[in-house]
Amino acid sequence: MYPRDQTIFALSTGRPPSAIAIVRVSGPQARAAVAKLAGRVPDPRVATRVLLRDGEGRGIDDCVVLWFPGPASATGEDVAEFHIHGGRAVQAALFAALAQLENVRAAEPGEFTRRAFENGKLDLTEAEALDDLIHADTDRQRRHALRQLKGLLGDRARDWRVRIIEAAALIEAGIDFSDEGDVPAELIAPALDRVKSLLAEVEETLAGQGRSERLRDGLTVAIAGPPNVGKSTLINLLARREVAIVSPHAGTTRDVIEVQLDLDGYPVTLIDTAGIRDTEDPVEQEGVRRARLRAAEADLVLWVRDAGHGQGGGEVETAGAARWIIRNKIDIESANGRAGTEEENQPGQGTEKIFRISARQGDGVSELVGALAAFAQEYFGSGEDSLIGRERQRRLLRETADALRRGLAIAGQGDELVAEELRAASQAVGRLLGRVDVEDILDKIFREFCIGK
Ligand SMILES: Nc1nc2c(ncn2[C@@H]2O[C@H](COP(=O)(O)OP(=O)(O)OP(=O)(O)O)[C@@H](O)[C@H]2O)c(=O)[nH]1
Ligand SMILES: [K+]
Ligand SMILES: [Mg+2]
Repeated sequence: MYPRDQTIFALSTGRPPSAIAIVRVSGPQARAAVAKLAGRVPDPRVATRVLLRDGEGRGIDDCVVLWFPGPASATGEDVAEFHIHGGRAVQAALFAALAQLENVRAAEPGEFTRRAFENGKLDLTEAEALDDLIHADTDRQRRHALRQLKGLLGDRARDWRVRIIEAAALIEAGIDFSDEGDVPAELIAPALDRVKSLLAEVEETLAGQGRSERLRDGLTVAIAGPPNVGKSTLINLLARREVAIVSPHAGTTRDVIEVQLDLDGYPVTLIDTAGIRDTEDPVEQEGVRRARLRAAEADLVLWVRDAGHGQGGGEVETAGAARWIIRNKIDIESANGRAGTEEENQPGQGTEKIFRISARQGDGVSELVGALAAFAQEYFGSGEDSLIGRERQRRLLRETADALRRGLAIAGQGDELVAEELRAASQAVGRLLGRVDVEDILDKIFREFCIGK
């Protein structure tokens, strides 16, 4: 962790230039920084117009300053906000003037949130929700993060932690008072009852929703298939812009092309890949290698084929992911009066669906988009009342449930062992809240946050 006695500053708004930019300062030197640069310290929480000057008395900017004395501030420390004009040179001049002050330095990513966390302003699940809210691209991501930010999971976890510790205390008290080391049944039974209802609640939270934590990363859909079947034409159509080059030459696409789609509020990364075939061209070989790699990692592969030809060829591994067959260019097919053989229209092994489209003319594409949205809904789960925001949280809840279950299973075989499992359960819940974590785990979590956050 970075020294807490130092005062940190960072740009908290987007990249310059912008109309206004907010530079935040937090720490024991925040007051001195405002006094030095603005010439005075404004009343707390009152937007005050000042002329900022650097150490040599030269003007930096005509701006608005807000002064939030700790602990009633975002980080719990003394905080100042400079609302400056959002030009690069203005920001650079303010940064230079701040950095000149003793014990004042630029913040590391996530350091403001880290300090807020250390000062008890939010627990780890709320800090994570804050980060997710900042990174939300789609409406569903935003709503999910906002629900998380209410701290519902944290509230529940705090309650569980207290109750687990109480149950453990009951058992430990019994152990202390019994001569033979065996706790009398009348003491242990109520403790075990408590553990049973706790386990039921944790299990309910784990089971009660889809996999809404997946909303963070989104769903990856790869378009793959033999060369020239219209993969790039399809990605352009779905992205509604010309992201990929389309040409009648087989082997046009070499690099993996990615677009972010908002599909009914679900975040989807759609990728176009090189046509898969054996080739002598080393550049195209590399394209094919990347295509296979990305298709193998995707959650869903759209395997495009030319409806006019029965060609298969160049399969890819899909690692258990779903694979749909897209028979493209049905416009040519219908012009030739050909509707595909029975065999061509049957789903193959591991294939869920077959679509018949014309990427050039748009036929059948709305059905495909509808199916993709339905797939996304299934993949993410409805998540409307979801409490779990991240894989980390789900893992720790599972650990909690496992420890409680083990504790119940060994009841009667040694009360000391039961108490130990309860301690493990309370540790896992504590980690969920960030209460019992070692420094480096917290460092890792917070370092993924934005600078200025
Ligand atoms: N008639 C017809 N032509 C299509 C259709 N979709 C794509 N094409 C044409 O097929 C040719 C190949 O299209 P691309 O989108 O470049 O195909 P690709 O699969 O990305 O090709 P590679 O990147 O080379 O593997 C182009 O001439 C497209 O205009 C379609 O639905 N109907
Ligand atoms: K092509
Ligand atoms: Mg292409």
